Amino acid sequence: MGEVDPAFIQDPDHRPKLSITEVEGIPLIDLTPIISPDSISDPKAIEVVVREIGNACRDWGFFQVINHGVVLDKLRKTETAARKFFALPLEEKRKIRRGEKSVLGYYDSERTKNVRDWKEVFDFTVEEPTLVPASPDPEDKEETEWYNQWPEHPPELREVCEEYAREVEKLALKLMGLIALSLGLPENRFSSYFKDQTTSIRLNHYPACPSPQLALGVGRHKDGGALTVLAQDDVGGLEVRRKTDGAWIRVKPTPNAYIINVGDSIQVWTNEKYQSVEHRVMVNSEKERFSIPYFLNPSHYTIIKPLEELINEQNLAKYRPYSWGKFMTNRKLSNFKKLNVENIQIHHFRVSE
Ligand SMILES: O=C(O)CCC(=O)C(=O)O
Ligand SMILES: [Fe+2]
Repeated sequence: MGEVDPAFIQDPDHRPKLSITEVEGIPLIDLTPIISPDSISDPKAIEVVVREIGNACRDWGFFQVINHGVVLDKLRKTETAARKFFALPLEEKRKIRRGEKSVLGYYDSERTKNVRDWKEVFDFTVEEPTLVPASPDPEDKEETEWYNQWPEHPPELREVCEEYAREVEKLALKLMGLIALSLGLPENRFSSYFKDQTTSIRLNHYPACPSPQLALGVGRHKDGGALTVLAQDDVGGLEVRRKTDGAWIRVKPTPNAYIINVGDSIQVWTNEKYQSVEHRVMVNSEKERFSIPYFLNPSHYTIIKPLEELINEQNLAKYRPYSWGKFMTNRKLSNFKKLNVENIQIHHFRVSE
């Protein structure tokens, strides 16, 4: 990527401010009482963590966790292999380029809201193959399978990624349990949705950009799935829309922490008690940046709708049920068409008040 091509230039309203104020923004939650094998689980300490998570989901839709139990050596190995992969010549990376038929692998021309992102990515799914609908058409009942495309170099990429995925999965499912508890529901309330999960992991590389005031690494968006567990390096650039005033708040890198955010599916399940929040990534004229989001996603046949236990006469369901698989394939395929319309969003299923 050289000088900034017009395809990358954000509308003036959405351009980032380079003078950022780094506030101690999103909550930092210590998971020691949940994870630590030697602390005999102290119900009081667990209750405190559950309350902190509930408050963070309600007030921010974002939080960071430390002492989360993920073996960090597995993350480091994945980061190292990712750097090696992105350093390869473009022709080499494009051998496993994602396309309309094979939606996983390498990609360097993703758009968010029709503006190109200043990044290149490598996507893989955690369950292989991943069972998905063959098309976004609601009438089409056919299913298909997604397979990963692994590069020849670096040869260890596949193994380190697969191990890392199994490691983060434990944290992601644990967090779903804590979120269920914070809603007054049984810890396993969400478990059945992840039986044939469509979870994926993305390796993100944001090269240094000559015009960081014009472009974004990822334009403003919300994550569509259940929960995102994000590892970022020490460069920084992620910004989160603060719910209280709509200001963009930089998420300061915290060593060894994960950033967690609520996805659209949780917004619908909780009937908006917990809302997914817009975020975006700023780029930097000097430093490249790497990040690794783990997108915990339900099985494709999950019908997403407000949980029965959380709705009543005073709090009617705010969403009509929709199929996760159809929603996801619709999003994936819109990447291959230069659409002048917004891609599918949960507000399309919102019941008007
Ligand atoms: O790189 C980051 O910090 C966040 C990336 C992100 O929001 C995404 O890939 O959905
Ligand atoms: Fe995101």
